[in-house]
Amino acid sequence: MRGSGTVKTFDELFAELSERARTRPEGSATTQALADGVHAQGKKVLEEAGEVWIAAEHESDDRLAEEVSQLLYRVQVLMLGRGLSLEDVYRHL
Ligand SMILES: N=c1c2ncn([C@@H]3O[C@H](COP(=O)(O)OP(=O)(O)OP(=O)(O)O)[C@@H](O)[C@H]3O)c2ncn1[C@@H]1O[C@H](COP(=O)(O)O)[C@@H](O)[C@H]1O
Repeated sequence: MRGSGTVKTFDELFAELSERARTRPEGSATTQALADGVHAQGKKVLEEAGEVWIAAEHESDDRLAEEVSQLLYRVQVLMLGRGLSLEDVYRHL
């Protein structure tokens, strides 16, 4: 989540991003990230994972939580980029 105090769950974010994938609205970060393709999406996952690691070792709980939220976002974009559903993933948990 970016900032603003409203709480959103993992599943709610995925539903929102799925809608972005379906409608591809202009000006949406997700529309752009999906257009960038799986290679770029994978690089973002790795980049955010690195930021999570650094935050975990050196930064505040709040900064860590923010980086984790960005990682979750990037993982969801990658899932949508490859056409995976939540169920595809959850059945392995
Ligand atoms: N949760 C996110 C989210 N997290 C990260 N990002 C994107 O990722 C960018 C930051 O990633 P960068 O790789 O630029 O990160 P960075 O360079 O390390 O920058 P910072 O970490 O300093 O921000 C943000 O500017 C957004 O474009 C997100 N973009 C969208 N969402 C949510 O996704 C939903 C749909 O958003 P739209 O597609 O924009 O409508 C909304 O609920 C949004 O809140």
